[in-house]
Amino acid sequence: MRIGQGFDVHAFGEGDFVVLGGVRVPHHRGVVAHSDGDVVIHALCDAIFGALALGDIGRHFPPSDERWRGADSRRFLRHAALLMSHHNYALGNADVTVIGESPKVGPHAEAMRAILAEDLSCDVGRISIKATTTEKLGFAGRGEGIAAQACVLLERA
Ligand SMILES: Nc1ccn([C@@H]2O[C@H](COP(=O)(O)O)[C@@H](O)[C@H]2O)c(=O)n1
Ligand SMILES: C[C@@]1(CO)OP(=O)(O)OP(=O)(O)OC[C@H]1O
Repeated sequence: MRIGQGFDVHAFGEGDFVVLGGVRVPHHRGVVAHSDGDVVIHALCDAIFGALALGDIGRHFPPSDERWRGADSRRFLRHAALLMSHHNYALGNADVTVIGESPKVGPHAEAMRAILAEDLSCDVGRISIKATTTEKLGFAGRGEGIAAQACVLLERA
């Protein structure tokens, strides 16, 4: 078994939606990012790369590479899933927490779980999505951005 954890932050900027776990969620602000800025998937990718000791998302998808400008982060997750299977591991479970005052994640959590399970080729029961505010404290509390942290357990395939 292998364990991994990941964390990602994006600042809010221009726009009227954010992408979280592959779901386009309406919001009064967008995010500043090279890709689509999906903090859920970026944290999850880093957790998987970490469990495999394969570096981080920036090593696999450098922010200096124009190919990833505006990219759908699901591409990154499917790549992480491929590496997992190449190393003879399968996802045991993943637990993700979104940290921010808004948008509210609860109404979109099931759609996110379904997308993540599809890209990771696993049962949806292995994917958990949670959310918390920071009680108005810090950058997330001031509504300056959004964060996510993820933990994964990988099992031998
Ligand atoms: N972006 C968020 C933040 C929170 N939630 C849900 O609200 C509950 C209460 O949050 P507290 O920070 O006040 O504990 C939390 O447990 C989530 O169910 C959310 O959906 N989206
Ligand atoms: C995802 C990548 C892709 O170029 O860029 P960003 O969308 O800015 O996201 P970040 O979480 O900063 O991770 C770095 C990059 O790998």
